[in-house]
Amino acid sequence: MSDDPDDDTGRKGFTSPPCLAAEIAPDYFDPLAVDPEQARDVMRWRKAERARLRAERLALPVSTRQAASLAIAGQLRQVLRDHLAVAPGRAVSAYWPIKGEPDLRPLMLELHQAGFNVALPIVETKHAPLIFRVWTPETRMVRGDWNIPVPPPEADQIHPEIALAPLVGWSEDGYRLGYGGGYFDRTLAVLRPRPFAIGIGYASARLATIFPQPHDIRLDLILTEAGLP
Ligand SMILES: Nc1nc2c(c(=O)[nH]1)N(C=O)[C@@H](CNc1ccc(C(=O)N[C@@H](CCC(=O)O)C(=O)O)cc1)CN2
Ligand SMILES: Nc1ncnc2c1ncn2[C@@H]1O[C@H](COP(=O)(O)OP(=O)(O)OP(=O)(O)O)[C@@H](O)[C@H]1O
Repeated sequence: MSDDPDDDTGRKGFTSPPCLAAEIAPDYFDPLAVDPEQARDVMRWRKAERARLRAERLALPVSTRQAASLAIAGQLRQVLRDHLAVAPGRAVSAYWPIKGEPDLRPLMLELHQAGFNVALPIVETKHAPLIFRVWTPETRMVRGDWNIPVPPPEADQIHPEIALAPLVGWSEDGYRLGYGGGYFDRTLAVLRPRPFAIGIGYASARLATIFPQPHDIRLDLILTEAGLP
């Protein structure tokens, strides 16, 4: 038992009580604390916006999505070459397109052929950060969480230096709305060094704001078929 009569943790060595609430001035404003009612409102709003944006995206003609995918791949090729001085041998994570997301698979192939390590994100544990496994044109994909095709468990795991994050919605200040699992935020919160994160989506998915919450991580860049915002 601890010598402190107020300490019922049974542990030794604390110089302060485990809960510091008594030492914090009652008028202290914690900028990271969230009003739970407001957080609930934001989550409800996001749910409705995700449904609207996903339906709008699927309603885009296939030819429009294809043209946008080509334009985004062109932008990305230029960004990788001109702005990031990315050299072959470096690790880039992409994504296998689902639900009308821009299809960057031709660019994945091109990057692989140019000597990049191309990887794909995998939900190996629910509510945990994503992991990334190497993809090549020979990779025999298996079905992962949500039925998303992913490299098999024996594919090498890598740490991407650049991570493409597909988005459902985006705002000009660099925030992204995904499918609501929080996977990219959890991943960017723990990966060190943090990858250069590039959001990928359609120009029409722009929102004035996503009402950023403390867990939302701003992306380094957002690319749409219309170019840099
Ligand atoms: N093509 C592609 N691959 C990707 C992603 C992506 O956005 N696009 N991801 C990007 O992160 C990861 C998968 N993201 C997922 C996000 C949500 C759920 C999911 O089960 N969502 C629940 C709702 C969750 C909630 O509302 O709390 C559901 O729809 O039932 C699954 C996977 C990894 N691979
Ligand atoms: N770093 C984190 N640690 C723990 N939980 C987190 C973290 N980041 C996000 N979450 C949780 O994930 C949930 C969904 O977050 P959010 O609305 O930002 O999803 P999203 O960015 O649209 O999803 P995704 O990244 O999977 O596409 C939130 O309820 C949040 O609490």
